[in-house]
Amino acid sequence: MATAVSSYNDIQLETIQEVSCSTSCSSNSTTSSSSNSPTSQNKISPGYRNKQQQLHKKGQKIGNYLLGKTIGSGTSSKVKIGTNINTGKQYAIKITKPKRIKERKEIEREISILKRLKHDNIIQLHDAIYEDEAGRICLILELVSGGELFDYIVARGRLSEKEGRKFFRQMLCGLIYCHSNMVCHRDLKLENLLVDEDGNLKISDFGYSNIIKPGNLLSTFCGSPVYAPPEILLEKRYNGNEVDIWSMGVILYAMVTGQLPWTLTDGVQVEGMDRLLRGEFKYPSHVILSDDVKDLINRMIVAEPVERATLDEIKNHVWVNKGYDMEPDQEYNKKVSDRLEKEQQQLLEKQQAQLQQQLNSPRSPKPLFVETIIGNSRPLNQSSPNLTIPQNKSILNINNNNNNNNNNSSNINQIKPIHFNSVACLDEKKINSSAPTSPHSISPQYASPQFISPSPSTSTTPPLSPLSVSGQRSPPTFSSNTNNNNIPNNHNSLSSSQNNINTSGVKNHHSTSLFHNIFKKRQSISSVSANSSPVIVSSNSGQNNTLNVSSNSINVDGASASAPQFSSSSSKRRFSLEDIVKAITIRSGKGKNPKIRSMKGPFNSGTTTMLNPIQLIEHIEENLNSTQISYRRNFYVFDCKTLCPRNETINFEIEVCKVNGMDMYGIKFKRLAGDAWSYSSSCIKIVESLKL
Ligand SMILES: Nc1ncnc2c1ncn2[C@@H]1O[C@H](COP(=O)(O)OP(=O)(O)OP(=O)(O)O)[C@@H](O)[C@H]1O
Repeated sequence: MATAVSSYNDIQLETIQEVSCSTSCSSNSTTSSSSNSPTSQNKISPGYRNKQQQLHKKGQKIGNYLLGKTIGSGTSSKVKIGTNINTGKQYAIKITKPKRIKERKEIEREISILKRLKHDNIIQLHDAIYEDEAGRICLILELVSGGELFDYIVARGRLSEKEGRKFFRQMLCGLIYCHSNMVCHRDLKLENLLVDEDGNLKISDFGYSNIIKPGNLLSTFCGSPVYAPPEILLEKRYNGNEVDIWSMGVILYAMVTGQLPWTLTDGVQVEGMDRLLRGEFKYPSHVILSDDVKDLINRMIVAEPVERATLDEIKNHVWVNKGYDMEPDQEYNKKVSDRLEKEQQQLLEKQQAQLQQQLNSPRSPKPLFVETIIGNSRPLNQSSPNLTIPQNKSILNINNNNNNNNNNSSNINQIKPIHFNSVACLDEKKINSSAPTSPHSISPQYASPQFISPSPSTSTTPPLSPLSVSGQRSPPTFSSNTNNNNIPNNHNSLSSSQNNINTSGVKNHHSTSLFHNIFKKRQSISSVSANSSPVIVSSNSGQNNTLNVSSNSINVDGASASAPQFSSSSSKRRFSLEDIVKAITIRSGKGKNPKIRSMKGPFNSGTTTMLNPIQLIEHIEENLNSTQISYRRNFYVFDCKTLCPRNETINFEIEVCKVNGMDMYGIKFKRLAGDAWSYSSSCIKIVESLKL
């Protein structure tokens, strides 16, 4: 059984035994404390249960998650949006079907490693599921809505140094945290850096990550050749940290130039491999870069691993800190500690208000130890420099059900102390401080509000399956000093309203800036019906036009105003399956014309237009019809497929959306599957032919 990690700095290796799920766990193997509740399960009607089983069989449901559209795929997995049927909250569900024990072990290692990482710049694992019948293993991950950093760069051609610095600092923070927790990633590349809707970077895909044991070198070939250092390509034994530094150098190069330091032929072979092995590369002449950024890249892309810059050197580098007051990890620590302090303050204020209410109520018993919480040494709204609730301080909880008994001695029995670990409370907003609980019931911090048991006697915490994550994590320990390794981030996941699956624009990795000369705006295009139904169009290439478009495809967040809004805070409400299916249907654009998505982000002159959406859709259709690209349109989203030179299928979306804050429309691209750089070339061609 997977054992809980005692603290986020605990680097002991956990062992996860092979699990053979029994039938009972396979049909409902989700073990998240936030997603399962025996009590609520018991209330499910037979009809509801049948429907769930049917969905299960059809593969549209895994555990307690209703599967939606595919948002990405890798060599070994498919990633879909999953809606928790109890909470309505959405996640990214990475589904893998390991065929060999080795693959299974790799996934288990990914789960094990992700479990111990908790950082704003690292994808958060919420839970894991074994699906016995289908042999699938699913990772329930926080949903990152902005797409890959790759899409972002493709859309802009390249990033300015300032913007690149922001992302680089965030990547660096995540990596400093990983390495200090003895985890090396080994597959850092633009496709594995996701961007959330606030433009923050998250390192994802820990499928090749491993634990660094001092003195032990690694030997497995990992990652993509064009991001891999010579020692990996030469199959030498290597130190995982140094591998990550090389990959960061390649990523920084790609961010600021819009291309890779070495060209890939056929998407896999590196052209000029000998130069790569020597660490030799050139900067494109058309891109003007500062000496500082070049110096940093030159310090990271160094053939000899021991001569490569260390993380310390990188975080102190002048380019990294230009325009910032603090080094990246210091800034991160400060941000987290400010956030925790703010949350603590809010919690205290809430408790104070509740107590005040109790005191003012004539029917309530007088709390005995109010001072324990309120104290008399300082006002509540003034937090101490350290976290203000001393560890293990008893905080009283007043039992509202008491009668008018003001007798202190008799009330003592009715007053239940909650032993707060200050951080445990601060780290999780969801704690219901008014709910009576036992000193042991610290686990609610990892439960959704509705599953925090109202009292110890009615606790219905479900048993955890072997791979359960969320129910088992020990409360993080936190010290307010600046050691980032001790500082966990907030446990927040994206709320359901934050599901903008960002698509993006286009750009060629080899090209000079391809967008800058595309200014001509098309003026008049005949309009088409706004209510066009989804269409499948065959390309004139004659290639197979049967597209496997996910039934729940398209607008995740483009719901009309009338679409049901899921909210994890609606703790009392249990969503019916029908509610969820309806919401997804509306969001997917089926049955009702959805609202066009308004997006900020990577637009430029080549991907925006004064055409109205209907004209733009028609214009895109006209253009796609004259290419080798097969597509299927569902309202504003084109699900496209084409073959790259290696005959590999590339699957991507083009979405018509409104440019946030402007009276303009634009197109966004998102890669769904296939080689990233071939996808990039296809996008370039589309943008060139659209001439927006
Ligand atoms: N949490 C997430 N939120 C949103 N999208 C995600 C998330 N995780 C993965 N994706 C999307 O799915 C794609 C594939 O995921 P991932 O890289 O983890 O799969 P993989 O099979 O390990 O890939 P690889 O081919 O690199 O081994 C990502 O590139 C990304 O676009």
